Amino acid sequence: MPREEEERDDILVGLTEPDDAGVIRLSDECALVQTVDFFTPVVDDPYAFGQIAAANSLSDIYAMGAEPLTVLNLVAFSVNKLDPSLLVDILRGAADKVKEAGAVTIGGHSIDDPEPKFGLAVTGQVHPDRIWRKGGARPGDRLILTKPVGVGIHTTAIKRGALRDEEIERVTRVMAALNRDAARVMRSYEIHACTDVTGFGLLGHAYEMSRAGQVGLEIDAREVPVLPRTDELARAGIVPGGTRANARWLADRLSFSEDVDEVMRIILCDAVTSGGLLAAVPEAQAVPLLEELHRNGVAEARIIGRVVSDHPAHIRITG
Ligand SMILES: Nc1ncnc2c1ncn2[C@@H]1O[C@H](COP(=O)(O)OP(=O)(O)OP(=O)(O)O)[C@@H](O)[C@H]1O
Ligand SMILES: [Mg+2]
Repeated sequence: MPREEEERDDILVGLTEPDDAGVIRLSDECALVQTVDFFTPVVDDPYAFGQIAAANSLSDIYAMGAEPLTVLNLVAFSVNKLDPSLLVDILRGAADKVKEAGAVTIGGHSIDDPEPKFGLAVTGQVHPDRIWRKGGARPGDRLILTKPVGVGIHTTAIKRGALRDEEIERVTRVMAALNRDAARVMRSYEIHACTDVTGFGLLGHAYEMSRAGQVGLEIDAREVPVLPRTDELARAGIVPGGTRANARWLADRLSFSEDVDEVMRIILCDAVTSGGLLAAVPEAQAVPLLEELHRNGVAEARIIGRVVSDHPAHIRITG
C-alpha cells in the first residue's frame, strides 16, 4: 500500500486497489471522484473526436456510480502545423458532451505538440456508501454490458479506409454515447460491482472484476453485443496490436469452450474506446434492470453472463 494511503482513512479509492477513478471522502455524505484520460484521434472528424474523448473520460465517473461536476480540458495541438479550426471543433464536440452530462468546463491546459491529443480530467461526486467498485461481485450475480464491442477493430478499419460512411457513423455514435443514462437507471438497483470497458477489452475488464472480487465469471459469447461487420473485419486481419496484446496477457486467465472460434476470442479481447458499463447485479434484479435500460434508450444492453464461486480470478467463455 502506498505510504500516504496507509496514513489516512479518507482515501476511499486510490492506488492500493486501483479502480476507474480515485475517490476521497469530504464528509459523511459526500466523496469527490477524480479521473483523467487523453489519447490521439480515433476518428477523422474533429467534432466527433471531441465528443468521444469527453464521453470516454466521463465514463470513469459513471462507472464509480458518481455524477460528474467539473471538467478540465487537456490539449496537445500545434496551431502552426494544423488548421486551428480543427481544435475549435474538437473543443466544441467535448463542450456539447460535457453539457449533456450536466457538468461544467472550468479550465484546462494546452501544449504545442505536432501529434494532436485530447482528453479531459473530470471531477464528480458520490455518496461515500454508494461507490461502485470493480470488486464486490457475488456468486449468483448476473453480468450486464451496456454497449457493443468491436470498437477497436472498427477504428483500425477506419484508419485503413475499410469502412463505409454509415459504418463510421455507427461506431462513432456508440463511442460518443454517454454512459449517463445507463448509470442513472442502474442507481435504483443493487449494483455489487461496476467498471467500464475500455483498452483491455471486455475480457480484460471482466478479468479485473473477477480478480478484485475473487470470484469466477462465466460469459456466454452468443449474448455479447458486437458491432455488425466486426467478425468480417477481424477475419480480414484488421485487428489492433493492443487487442492482440490483450489476448496474450489474458491467455492463462481464460478458458474457452471449443465452440468459441478464434475470431470471436479476439473480438472479446478487442480494445475499446469509450465502451459500456459492465455491472454485476443480483440475479432477481437482472431482467428488470435490463428492461428498464432498454426503455431508457440503452438499447444494446445485454445480460452476458454470471458470477460463480468456482475458479476465482478466471473466466470461462461458452459459445
Ligand atoms: N501514470 C499513472 N500514475 C498513477 N496512476 C495511474 C497512472 N496511469 C494509470 N493510473 C491508475 O491505474 C488505474 C487504471 O488506469 P486505466 O487508465 O488503465 O483505467 P481507467 O482509469 O479505468 O481508465 P479507462 O476506463 O478510460 O481506461 C487507475 O486507478 C488509474 O488512476
Ligand atoms: Mg475505466
